[in-house]
Amino acid sequence: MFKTITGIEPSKKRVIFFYGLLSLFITLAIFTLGLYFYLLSDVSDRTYAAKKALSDRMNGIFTELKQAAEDSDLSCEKADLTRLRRVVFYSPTLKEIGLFDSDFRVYCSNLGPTDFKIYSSIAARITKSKDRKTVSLVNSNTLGESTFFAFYQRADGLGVNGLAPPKNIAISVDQILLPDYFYELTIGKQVFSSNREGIGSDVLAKQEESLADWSMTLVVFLPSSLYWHHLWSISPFILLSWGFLFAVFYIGHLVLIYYRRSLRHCIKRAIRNNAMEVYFQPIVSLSEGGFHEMEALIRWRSFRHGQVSPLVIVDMADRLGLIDDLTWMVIRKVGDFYREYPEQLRDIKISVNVDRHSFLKDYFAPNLSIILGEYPELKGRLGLEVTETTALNSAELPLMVSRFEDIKALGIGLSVDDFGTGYAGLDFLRRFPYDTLKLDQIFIASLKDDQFTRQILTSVTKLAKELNMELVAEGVEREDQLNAVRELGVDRVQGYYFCRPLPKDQVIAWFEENAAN
Ligand SMILES: Nc1nc2c(ncn2[C@@H]2O[C@@H]3COP(=O)(O)O[C@H]4[C@@H](O)[C@H](n5cnc6c(=O)[nH]c(N)nc65)O[C@@H]4COP(=O)(O)O[C@H]3[C@H]2O)c(=O)[nH]1
Repeated sequence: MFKTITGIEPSKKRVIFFYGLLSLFITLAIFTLGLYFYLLSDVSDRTYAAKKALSDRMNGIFTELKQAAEDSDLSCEKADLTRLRRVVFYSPTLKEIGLFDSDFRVYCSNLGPTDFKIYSSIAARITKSKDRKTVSLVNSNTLGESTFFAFYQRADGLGVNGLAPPKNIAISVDQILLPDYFYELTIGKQVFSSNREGIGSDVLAKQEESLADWSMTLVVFLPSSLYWHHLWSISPFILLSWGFLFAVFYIGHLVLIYYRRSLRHCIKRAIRNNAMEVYFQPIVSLSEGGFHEMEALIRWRSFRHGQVSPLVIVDMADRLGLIDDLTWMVIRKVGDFYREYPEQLRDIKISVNVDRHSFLKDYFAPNLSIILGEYPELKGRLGLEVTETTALNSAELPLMVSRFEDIKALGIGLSVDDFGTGYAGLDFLRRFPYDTLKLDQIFIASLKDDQFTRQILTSVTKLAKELNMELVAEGVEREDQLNAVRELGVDRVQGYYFCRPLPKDQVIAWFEENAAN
């Protein structure tokens, strides 16, 4: 099967090209978008982590300042200097610390007594702030370069300021964001720490976080060079995934084709699409020398599987849960046949095969009645041949009798098919006599030569007469079999000897030809 599928070169090339392109497109879409969203989420997470680290560092600084303020007074004695020096010595961040009074005059630092005024703008910010805390970026008196300052003032006016190189503050941000992302950290409008000059490519996205308590803003940039760098580094995975996805698509394609071409799927589709045919085999009456009955038999030639045996169709339909759909299809086709040849089929009864278990279903008789409504031509002419593939249990037996009564009430004849080889029990015949008994062809084949078979069929013939049932001998192929059947007293005969099952137009032609003879 695979050989035939893959053997068609041009379509195989097209399929490979199509799935190759599709899998490439999907792989690229997944990886490029996936990487983009991954980096977006990463930059967002790391910006948030950097903000948190920065916030922790600022809280640490203010805890130190607060402690120093608690321990200080307005003097700048040796003990005071020692205390301030100790704070600086143990501080992870601060390089210098000073004390100021309620006039914002710095009177003491860890370097010794001093005297200068804090900028009035900073003093105003301290006063206005919620906890009398603020930060600033100004030139240091001692260092002379842009320096980070933190200020804290007690309620009684004594304040502490700490000084640190901006790098010391930004180190926690560096640890989290570098070397992948570029960032800019500002206090108010002043840039405090930045490496954005080094981006050197387009910015794919940026993330902003603000630390309102400290008037700080952290902006993190995702450079497109980082994106391309990552994309390049995962290119082996992209290639592998492309190959894998292509294999999945291609194998899936083969499996799908295999399934679509499988008998099971074709039968399902044919039943659903009403795409099967029905052949008809006449049943001849020996005494009258004519024919008034036919059996409808399913026929189906699959494009891929050739002629499929009716037994295989029925078995598969049963397993697919479509056996009733098959029955409705055949009955409707019989109805169409009557409609097409109303004259020729005026006196002809046609029987359709139905598995006995279908009768047990609640909906069977009501559905049948609906179809009879659709096809009034079937009334009084449709017969059902009950194929007895399984035995009935004691609970099913009375139910079946009542179902049969419902069917008979619709004017439908019932015959038991393959009598002698199926499960048609004598008990059931006693409770519910069928209209017709069809003797299985296996008996007819050995009737002439086998004494035992003859004895059985003689008894069955007697039983049928006593129960007022018609008898049909199936599978009569030769004249000697016909004579043996006639000797037995069976009047109606079906078999290749007279006619094989034929399509509708041919069976009509056969009728016309044989009626003329
Ligand atoms: N060797 C030989 N065979 C003869 C002769 N005369 C008739 N036959 C074959 O014997 C079978 C008679 O049908 P069946 O016993 O109901 O047996 C049927 C019936 O049980 C089932 N079947 C056929 N069509 C349907 C259907 O529409 N629905 C259901 N449920 N079963 C069906 O498939 C079985 C086989 O059907 P077919 O292959 O059409 O086989 C038919 C028919 O072609 C003969 O002289 N010699």
